[in-house]
Amino acid sequence: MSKPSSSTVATLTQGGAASMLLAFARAYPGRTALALLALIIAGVLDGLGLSMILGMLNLATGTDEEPSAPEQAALEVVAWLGIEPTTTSLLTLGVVLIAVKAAIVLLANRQVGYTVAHVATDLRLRLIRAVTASRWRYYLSQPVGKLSNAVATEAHRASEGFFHGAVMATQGINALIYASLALMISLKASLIALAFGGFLLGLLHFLVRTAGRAGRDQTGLMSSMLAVMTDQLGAVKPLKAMAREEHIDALMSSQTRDLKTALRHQVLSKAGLQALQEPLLAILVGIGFFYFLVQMNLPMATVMMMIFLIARSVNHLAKAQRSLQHMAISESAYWSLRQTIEEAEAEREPPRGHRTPSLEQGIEFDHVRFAYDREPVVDGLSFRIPAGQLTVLTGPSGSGKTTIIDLAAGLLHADSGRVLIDGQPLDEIDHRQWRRMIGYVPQDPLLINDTLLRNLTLGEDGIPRERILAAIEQADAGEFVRALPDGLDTVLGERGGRLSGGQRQRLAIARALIHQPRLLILDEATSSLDEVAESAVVETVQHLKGQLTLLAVSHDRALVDIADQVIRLEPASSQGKAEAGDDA
Ligand SMILES: Nc1ncnc2c1ncn2[C@@H]1O[C@H](COP(=O)(O)OP(=O)(O)OP(=O)(O)O)[C@@H](O)[C@H]1O
Repeated sequence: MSKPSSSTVATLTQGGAASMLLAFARAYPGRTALALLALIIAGVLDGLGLSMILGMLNLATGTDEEPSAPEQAALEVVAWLGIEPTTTSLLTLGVVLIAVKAAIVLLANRQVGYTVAHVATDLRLRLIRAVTASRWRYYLSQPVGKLSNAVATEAHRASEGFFHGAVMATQGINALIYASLALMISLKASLIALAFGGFLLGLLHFLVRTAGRAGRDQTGLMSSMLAVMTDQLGAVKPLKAMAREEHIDALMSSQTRDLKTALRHQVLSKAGLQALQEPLLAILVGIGFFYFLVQMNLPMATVMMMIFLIARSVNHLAKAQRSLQHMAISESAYWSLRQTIEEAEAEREPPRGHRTPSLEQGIEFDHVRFAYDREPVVDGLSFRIPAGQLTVLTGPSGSGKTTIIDLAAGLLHADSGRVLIDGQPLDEIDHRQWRRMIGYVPQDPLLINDTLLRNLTLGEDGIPRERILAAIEQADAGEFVRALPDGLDTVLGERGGRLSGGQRQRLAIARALIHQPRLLILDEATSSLDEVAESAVVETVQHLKGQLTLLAVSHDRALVDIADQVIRLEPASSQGKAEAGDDA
């Protein structure tokens, strides 16, 4: 996929910047209202401060003209405060009001800053929760890169959308205040000038639309590019080993090229808007001067004040337009992220079953059929995993070993036939309770660059220390853990790099045992280990035999040798006869 498909773009455009702002305002009503209120108060103070300074200028120049409406309002406020209207008092008050306005804007921006951080964090958490709570089959179908992109770049760009929305509101309020002051001085002249200014800015609106389109392209391209890139980087070893790494970008070249074009369009339209706004404003000022002075015969002092106020107002409008352009760029990221979240939420795994599980007798597959697509992976498969014993599932690649594990854990569901736990259909058993009875050890256990303790508990607080130590002993990891410089508080390094493969796998077993499972699943747990590490893990499994039910997927001869039962799977075409044999 080199470009976002037209249907994706169509769904993404339907939101629009205004709906995005509305969605943010609905999600954070208190914060939005507070920030807006602060900005309005700041705008009013700014207008009043400015009117005081204008009044002071008129006093200082000793003009005998009638004070304009804003000056009149400023003088009334001064009188209401019981202060003598002198140049000093008006200047001081004007400066104080403008300083107070600056402080209020700072506070409002602080609010906006907090909200921006909230927007990004909330969207990220919502996505992560929705994806991890989704059905397993849906999860499997999601490219990891697309999700990482959503969490990293789309959430950030969406929060930028909120930020630019807030800046747009600030600029809009400022424009309104200056426009109101101008309207109070001369209604007709101001209306004409503001309409002309608005018209000039409207001419540039095509640059906002161009930027929006480029933003949408960026959103779609980033998503597909990161999906490809994550797969590529995950499989970089063969490319390096065959000295073909320089070709890695060939697979992404069309996306990179299109992304470059999209970014160029964004930068050009941003620079274009800024560059064209300036001369248009100069034209407005020039024409305004001529019109007010020659055509409308307004006094020079009024013209100066009007030009000042209208230029300020239109300048703020121009800034608001630039914020709108930024929002148009980030808007698609927000809609794309929301779409991903809503899709994942719609795929939420429903609570299944109500019966309390037990594992005293065993797990039974009774004529199970399951297909991911059309062709079944397992078909009419029947076998039994007796409780308290070690069962090894073996068979050629693609014969369905992992699928069987997923069916036993209730992550996948049989199309027909039944999976029974102690004689009860798994569909009737509370799935979360059942999974909480399972310990799972994958082929490549994920170890994080954190302490051993956090690696074992995966951040879950409140697990008693004795239980952790017991699990470590059970997994035969006690000896090397005691030899670590800081014991449980030792930091393991990136991907547990300070540990040998066997040690890492024993820790993975300890991690699974901490929750005192009734069923321990070892999914190719020895496959990537060397001989020494492998026999260490097999020894651990040997020690665990009889303590709980063990289900291992393995081709490992040593594990097959110690199994109570070995189930040899055949490809689906010849299934129904999964061959079960006693200790091989
Ligand atoms: N998410 C999926 N979507 C579609 N097909 C899938 C999916 N996962 C697995 N398959 C297919 O189902 C079949 C069984 O896969 P499974 O991973 O269960 O086999 P396996 O015996 O564990 O293989 P291996 O030993 O290579 O890990 C394979 O043909 C595989 O291509």
